[in-house]
Amino acid sequence: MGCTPSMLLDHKNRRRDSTGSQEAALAKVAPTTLCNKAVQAARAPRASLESDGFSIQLSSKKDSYVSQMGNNFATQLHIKRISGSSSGSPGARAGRRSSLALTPEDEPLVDVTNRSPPPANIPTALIYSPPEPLELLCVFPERTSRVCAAACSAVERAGGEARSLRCARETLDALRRDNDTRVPHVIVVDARQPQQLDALLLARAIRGTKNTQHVYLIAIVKKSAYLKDEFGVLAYLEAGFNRVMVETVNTTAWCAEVLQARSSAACSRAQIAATAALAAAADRCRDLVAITDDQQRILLTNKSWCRMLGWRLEEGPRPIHEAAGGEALRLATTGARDWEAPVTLRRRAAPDPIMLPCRGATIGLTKTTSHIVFVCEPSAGEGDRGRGSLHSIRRGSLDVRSVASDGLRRTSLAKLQGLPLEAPITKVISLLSAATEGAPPSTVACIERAVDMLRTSELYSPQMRDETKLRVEDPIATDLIGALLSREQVNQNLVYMQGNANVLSSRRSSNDSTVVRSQTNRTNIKHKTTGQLRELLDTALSWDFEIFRLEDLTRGRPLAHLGLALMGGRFDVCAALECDERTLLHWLTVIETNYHAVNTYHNSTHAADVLQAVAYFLEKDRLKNLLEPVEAAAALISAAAHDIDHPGTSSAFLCNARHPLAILYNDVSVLESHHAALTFKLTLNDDRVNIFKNLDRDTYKTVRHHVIDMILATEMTKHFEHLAKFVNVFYAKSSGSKEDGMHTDEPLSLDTTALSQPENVLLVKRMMIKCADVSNASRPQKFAMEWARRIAEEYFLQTDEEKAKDLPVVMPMFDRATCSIPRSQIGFIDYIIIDMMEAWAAFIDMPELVNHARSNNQHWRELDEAGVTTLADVKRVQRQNAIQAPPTTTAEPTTEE
Ligand SMILES: Nc1ncnc2c1ncn2[C@@H]1O[C@@H]2COP(=O)(O)O[C@H]2[C@H]1O
Repeated sequence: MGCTPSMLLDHKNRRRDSTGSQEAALAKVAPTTLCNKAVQAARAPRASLESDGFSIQLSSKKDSYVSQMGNNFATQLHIKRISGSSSGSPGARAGRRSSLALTPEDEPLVDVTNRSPPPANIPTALIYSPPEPLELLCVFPERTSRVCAAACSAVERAGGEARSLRCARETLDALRRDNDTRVPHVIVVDARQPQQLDALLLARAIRGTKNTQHVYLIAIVKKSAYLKDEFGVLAYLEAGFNRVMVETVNTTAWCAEVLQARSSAACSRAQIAATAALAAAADRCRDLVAITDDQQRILLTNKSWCRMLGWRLEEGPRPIHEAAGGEALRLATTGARDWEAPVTLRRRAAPDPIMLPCRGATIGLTKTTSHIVFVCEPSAGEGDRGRGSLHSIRRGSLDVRSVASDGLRRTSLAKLQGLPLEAPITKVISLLSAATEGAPPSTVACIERAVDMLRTSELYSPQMRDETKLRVEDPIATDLIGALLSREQVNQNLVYMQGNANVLSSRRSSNDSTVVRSQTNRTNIKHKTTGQLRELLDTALSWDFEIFRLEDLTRGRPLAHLGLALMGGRFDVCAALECDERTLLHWLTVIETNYHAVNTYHNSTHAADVLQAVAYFLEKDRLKNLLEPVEAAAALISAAAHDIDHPGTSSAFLCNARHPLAILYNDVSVLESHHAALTFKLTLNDDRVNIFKNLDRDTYKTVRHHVIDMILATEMTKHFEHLAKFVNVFYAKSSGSKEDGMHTDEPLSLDTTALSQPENVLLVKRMMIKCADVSNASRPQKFAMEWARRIAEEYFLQTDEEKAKDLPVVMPMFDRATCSIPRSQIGFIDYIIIDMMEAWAAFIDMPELVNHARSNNQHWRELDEAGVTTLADVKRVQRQNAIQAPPTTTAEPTTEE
């Protein structure tokens, strides 16, 4: 709602008569408060209360007790021990100043709700106002008024300036015109002739004009009228006058009057400016601030509050409980002076409330509360910067001990905040927030929406734009895309699974199944190939490379052969890693051995296929010129190993089955973490396999970092995260966005200037392995079809196993009896492949990636229309197309003495 500081002041003014001056209030309240304090201290076991008598006096000195009472008292109160006898402390000496609760721990535990509010305190430095020449404006209808003349000459005598006007219109025009430059300190209005000038109406109009809260308004009345009605002044005060004065032509009296008025006006002007400054500070801080009156009606909120809770600036005062609840609110009603407790805040845009730690204080000139201040600390996820708030949330409302230790906590927080730590997103949010200043409301709304989105921790999590439509139109695609992209699948299934005990490992592998087949101690290693294989490997860098033929020719060992040809040959990984070819072959063999040949899709042929795609991409000019040999080596290593020991079931399956890997990796990136970890485990375990053994520490660290990063990037739940980052960095919009600023279909133009930054090169590498990983859908038709058949078979096997083991079915539509393979492919290409391949194809200049994907999509549509559905149907089509590779002679990489 963001109320103005004047709302606060108005509220304060309304209460002014009941509170009286600050000094008077202090004089009244201090003795009781301090006596209570003394009694409490005397009862407190560790308080070093020594006195048998206290004098309490107003003073500007400060002592430790005073500082315990809060800054407001610090300059005004001082307790002095005046008699010498000791009451309990043998070491106490006469004349020594008593000290109560010297340390926070010594503070007695008292009921916080019994504390009286501290006096309002605007720091004096803030309300300093430089002396200015007095400005007076007289409004007298009669040109020759002697009263007016006396007032004007008094002002001149006091070194000020006076103007006189004759009617309300002239006055208001002058005020509006001079609003920013020459607002008078004092306005004197002739209220003696209501038929000529309606003084009450004019006063109201003046108060309704901008920047006039601090103007001192004097009404001049006739003595007879003044004496006639003892409550007559009330009407003037109600209308906005500060003072009602009996007419006088005595210049000396006027002089005293205008000087007092100027001082009062200057003081209130300074207070308003100070309040505005504090409100501006609140607006610029990241905490959510709200100030209420004693009835908990909100008088002021800052921008963070409005932004996070979805309040609008123009909203009027509302009860705080519309937005907030919890312990903080309860404490606020009990009159606690200063508290810290959790608050629950309701956001208009979100169904779930958020719980934040809240620091609060009640403010008032006397025991009576005038304002309650709530400062809520956004957590890392909710606000711009995390500030260790969990601790305070857990702690709940504070007792006095924790209030005291809070000082220590704040000190360390202050230190933390002094550290040069700032996430880029924080900077972005600050920049955007700054851009709302003075922007038109529609822009502000747009930016605020964007900032709200940026504040979530799930920035790149995919959200299907039209899931319902997709689900209705194509449940198979929904099933597949949902399973690939959604992390929730597991949670939902876990809920569904409750009570379903003891379901263990997947059908074909477990962590323990990892086998490091020892290579023989033969030394001279040669790579033997048949003529056919040699010929085939010569085409290893073409996009229609016959991967399934390689699978046949090598009897299911395509990775070692292709790896040796590409990594050992074309890319000279051995030189980059300073290892020999024999180690590389050992490594390839071990890696290949740890793929499960029994998997229809996730076997070493898939690894070889991804390796081949990465090698193909690396040959493109954009990457050739970008990556260092060691980076290219890391990319090829990642591709070869990226699905090692894949069990043929998804991570969601493993989580649902409570597989040891899911337990080990806490259900997070289970398979990818395992692939990366196992790659290094196998590599480092055996020197004969260790392709990294000759790397220096730093290079090894770099390669390891790249390999892990690329393997983890193949996790499909992060698909949109990686894609969005890549597109955001390397593509610029050619024109303005649509009105809602959220989603456009405009053409994007490639912008590779960002490649100069290493973190952006990382995005390229991630995108490269991702595209390679699912490149099967962008291969020529016969390959795409075979891969589709294989992955469908693997999905069906998973469903079979889930049913057999009474596990939740991750993709219920992938049932071999009913699933339409063409439709699953159409969905996969539409929702996963096309956008990604378009972005990647333009980046590396490889249009065939998109062309193949589109033509495959079309082909699947035709098959769908032709009634092709099941695996048997697809196989029949494959046979008809005679795409299955003919049986061939076999070969394998060998070692020989
Ligand atoms: N042609 C395809 N049809 C359906 N899903 C596929 C296809 N190719 C790859 N995938 C899925 O995309 C995933 C990419 O990561 P994974 O290799 O772990 O597992 C892969 C499959 O689940």
